[in-house]
Amino acid sequence: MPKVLVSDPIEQVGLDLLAQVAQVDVQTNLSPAELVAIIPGYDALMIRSGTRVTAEVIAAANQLKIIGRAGVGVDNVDVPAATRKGIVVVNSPEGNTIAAAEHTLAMMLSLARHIPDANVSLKSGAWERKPFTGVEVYKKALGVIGLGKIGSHVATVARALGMRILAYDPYLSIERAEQLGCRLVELDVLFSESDFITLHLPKTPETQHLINAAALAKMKPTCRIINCARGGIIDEAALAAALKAGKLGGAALDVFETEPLRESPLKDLGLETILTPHLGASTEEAQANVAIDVAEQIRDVLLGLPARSAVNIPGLRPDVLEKLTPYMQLAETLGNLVGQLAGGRVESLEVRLQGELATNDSQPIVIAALKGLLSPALRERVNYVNAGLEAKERGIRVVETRDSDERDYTGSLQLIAKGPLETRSVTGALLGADELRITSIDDFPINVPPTRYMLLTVHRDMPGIIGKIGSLLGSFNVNIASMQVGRKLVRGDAVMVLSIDDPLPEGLLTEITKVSGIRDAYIVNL
Ligand SMILES: NC(=O)C1=CN([C@@H]2O[C@H](COP(=O)(O)OP(=O)(O)OC[C@H]3O[C@@H](n4cnc5c(N)ncnc54)[C@H](O)[C@@H]3O)[C@@H](O)[C@H]2O)C=CC1
Ligand SMILES: O=C(O)C(=O)COP(=O)(O)O
Repeated sequence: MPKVLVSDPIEQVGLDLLAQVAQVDVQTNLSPAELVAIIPGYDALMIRSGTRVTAEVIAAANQLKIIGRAGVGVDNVDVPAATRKGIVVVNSPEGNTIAAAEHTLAMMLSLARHIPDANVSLKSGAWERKPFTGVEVYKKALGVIGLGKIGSHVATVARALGMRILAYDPYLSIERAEQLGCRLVELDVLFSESDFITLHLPKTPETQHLINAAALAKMKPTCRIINCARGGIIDEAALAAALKAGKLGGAALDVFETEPLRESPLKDLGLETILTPHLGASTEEAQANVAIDVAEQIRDVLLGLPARSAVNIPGLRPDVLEKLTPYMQLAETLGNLVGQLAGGRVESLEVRLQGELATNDSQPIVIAALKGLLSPALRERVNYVNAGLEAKERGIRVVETRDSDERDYTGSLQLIAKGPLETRSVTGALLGADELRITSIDDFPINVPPTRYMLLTVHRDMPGIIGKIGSLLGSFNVNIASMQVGRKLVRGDAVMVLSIDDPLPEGLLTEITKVSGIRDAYIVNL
């Protein structure tokens, strides 16, 4: 059974799902050194924001296939290092959207009405009202930085509260912003016109300290800022200084440059700050959503299936993925076959998508074909994550052609591998929903299902040759499961494809090539 390490608190429902296919070990609060020490034994790692998956952890993870982030942000994972090692990183892009948006809105209203401090005051025995006089959000301007999933839900609810929304998101179309009832503006306009500012963008090298002293200086002295995205997008020292100097109205922070937050000048401020310990995703609903979403993906990857929300391989909608999965299996099998026929020295791979395949997103098909092509050389080191990178590093050029005409099959795929000396090609299609068929080899028409062990010959089409091969295999005690011959011309060249039950014994291939009329023979293991 594969082993999954769960190193942050994850809802039981996700652990139960994983336990059906894997041994699940929950070990939270591991130190970085402890994680490096135990990771070599694991096939999968499931985390939240509490675990830092550094390059060092990834270097030690010699068995790891997948890192599952039960949440959105993967800034605690060294994704480039995982990609280089062929480890798929998945997250749950939507499971906690509502939770994070509602926490943001709660923070905004709490800031406006001083609810946390009023609560503490009352419970300590006082009945004070004047110090807790607040402001209304109605008719105020809310600046949303990052109008993605969380930002747009915040904007929608805030509009219902009667707020005007200014938004800054350089990757968003004006139409989408308009649909959401937001005015897209430049960052400086957002800084200077907003009464509240809320952050909903990822932390990247570009967004690090986006809110620094200079940005804070452009804001209204009454402006209140909310960060439920990531620590480090705000320069905390600059923020604390601005608040202390009365140059800013307030701040509500759920995330911090270093978590857990220990010593910080932010803790010494009064009414104007509200701090929560990274609670944005902490609702019962969100935790169940993300645990199930990520556990399902870990299970699928451990079973050899693609993941639906991988951050380091092309993402696909679940309905598209369902349709493409059999074609990806076909592409991988054909890639493997053509790679073995070409003998490894492939300089370019042409991927011809025909029929319904030509109208689909081709990237997963190309990646699956490259994975298959490289697998004879790289074995399990190559996967959907690193196949593109590995092919590029080997100088394999990929050419894609499309032909939407349907021929004998609804969709078919041809791979043409060019090497320095020769060009080999294979074609395949699906029979029904998911049965794979090899429909031609080097343009010789055949129709065979791929099997684990195959023997291929190129020979002259002449009487007796098939019988000779049959008896030769018999004399080596090799059982033939099926056999087919494809030819273009009577008595011209032909290919013979044999499915055999066991690996070919040593020496048999040499004997086969000695048979008169045989030009070439190949053992193919799929
Ligand atoms: N506090 C918490 O517990 C939680 C925090 N988060 C964090 O919230 C943030 C947003 O999450 P989602 O809305 O799900 O992500 P998303 O990917 O749907 O949206 C992010 C948006 O930010 C925009 N963006 C990227 N770079 C930008 C830049 N330089 N300036 C302005 N906009 C930029 C993107 O175009 C995108 O529209 C992430 O950082 C995520 O990690 C998410 C869930 C819970
Ligand atoms: O999903 C995210 O990006 C979050 O920040 C949630 O973090 P958590 O899983 O609660 O540690």
